[in-house]
Amino acid sequence: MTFPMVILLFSGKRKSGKDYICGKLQSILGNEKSTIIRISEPLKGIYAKYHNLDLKELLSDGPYKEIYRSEMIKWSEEERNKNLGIFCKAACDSAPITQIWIVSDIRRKTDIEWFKNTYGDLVKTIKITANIQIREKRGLVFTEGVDDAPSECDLDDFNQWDLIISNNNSEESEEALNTVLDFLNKAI
Ligand SMILES: Nc1ncnc2c1ncn2[C@@H]1O[C@H](COP(=O)(O)OP(=O)(O)OP(=O)(O)O)[C@@H](O)[C@H]1O
Repeated sequence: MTFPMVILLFSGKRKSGKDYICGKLQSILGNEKSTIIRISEPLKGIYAKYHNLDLKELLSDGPYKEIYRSEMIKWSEEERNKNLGIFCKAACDSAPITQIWIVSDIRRKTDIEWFKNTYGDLVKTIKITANIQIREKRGLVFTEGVDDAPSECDLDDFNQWDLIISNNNSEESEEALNTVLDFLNKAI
């Protein structure tokens, strides 16, 4: 195999549960069949090196990444303006080829464009939604420069999703995972 058979691009607002859903999906599919790709990994890797930061903490779901999020967004914006696919390409180049790639942090139209231009019809887009009250319970605190930035809002008016799934609670996440698995069965 030189390419995966399906590439699922997951998008959603902060604390909608992208990591949660993608993690569950990957553990159902298993390591041989699937790989999680995070565009933010090469982004954070390069940023951490530049600024001498702890990459492990930056990649975790804790408070550390929130301290740097706003600055990191600004910096990544500049890098992206120089080369639109820079982080998508770096993430894919270092990913093992498995049947299914699960990209867990799609944030922009240009990310989707890069994947579609590079991999064509293998690419399927999935939006995860959750109510603001639930996202706040999960730790979201509205932050200027983050929640009103293109990294959060660029896909607000994108309406060509292959699937839209809701993740407000465990019943919904179970249902969402079944929907994605059905979709995958049809796509492969
Ligand atoms: N269906 C669910 N049931 C229980 N907990 C959940 C559910 N979905 C998400 N969570 C929890 O909510 C928190 C935020 O979820 P997660 O990190 O997956 O969001 P995210 O969309 O990846 O956020 P960010 O954009 O900030 O990285 C995590 O602690 C996660 O475990």
